[in-house]
Amino acid sequence: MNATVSWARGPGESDVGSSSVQRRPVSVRLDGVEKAFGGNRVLRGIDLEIPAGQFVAIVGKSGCGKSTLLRILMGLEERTGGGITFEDASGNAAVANSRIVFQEPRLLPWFNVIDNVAVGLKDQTNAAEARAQAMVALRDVQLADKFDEWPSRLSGGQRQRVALARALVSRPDFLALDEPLGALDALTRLSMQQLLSRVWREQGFTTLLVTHDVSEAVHLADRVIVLEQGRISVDLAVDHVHPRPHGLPELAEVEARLLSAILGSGQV
Ligand SMILES: Nc1ncnc2c1ncn2[C@@H]1O[C@H](COP(=O)(O)OP(=O)(O)OP(=O)(O)O)[C@@H](O)[C@H]1O
Repeated sequence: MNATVSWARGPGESDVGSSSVQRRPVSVRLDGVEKAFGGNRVLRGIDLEIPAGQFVAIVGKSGCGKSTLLRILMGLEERTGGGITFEDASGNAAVANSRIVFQEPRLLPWFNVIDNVAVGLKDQTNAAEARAQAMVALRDVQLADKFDEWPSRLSGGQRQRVALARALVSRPDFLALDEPLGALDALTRLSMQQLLSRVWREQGFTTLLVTHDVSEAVHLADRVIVLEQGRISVDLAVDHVHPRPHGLPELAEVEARLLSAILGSGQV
């Protein structure tokens, strides 16, 4: 287990980044981003602008490069071409406080819940302040009552809420989510979607979610992007107020259009 990656800093991320620091809205711009693994050209020129505070979901067939794109944005993978810029509200290049949540919670088994969350403020504040802020983040994910529990005694959904709290504790400007609900059962997944949506609405960070679940993408995101053969083949706005109850006919229609685009007709 490589636990350190879960709180890896993004490109140019601030050293300060604690919740005492005001969150600044950041937009993200990708210009012709390319990635090849040897002869395998996974990303073939990705141009994308994500306005500050927007929730964008990326979907596409398995192996189309979704996680690679997210990892490049987080500085966990080198790109082979193109550029990435985080910008502040005035359009100036910004230093973003970026965090990522993976499918596996990657908790440290020798730390209890609150210390696993406080790790998200590693080297940024003293231990007492880190624990105080960790408690706030645990309240955000409705897990404050488990603050002194061991990870091994939590359910899968609770562990993933700890991972989310660890990402949120530093009040990120940009949150990358790589299938964070992918390993959860269907009902837990639905309640975690509601929780993610609420936290995003309350805190306003810019979000990029990779998911296999088109329904989840449509439920959560302002905008859904389909990756296909290394390029963005569909870029679709989901104009519906949040929060979004499950089963809305308008969203089911958007979902069907996206599925048909992914599965082959290319029509949206
Ligand atoms: N470290 C690596 N070395 C070589 N090839 C890699 C590496 N990481 C990813 N790839 C390749 O890049 C392509 C895209 O992988 P990636 O994990 O980004 O796809 P994905 O769309 O996230 O897939 P999935 O939906 O199955 O998780 C795949 O062909 C994969 O084999």
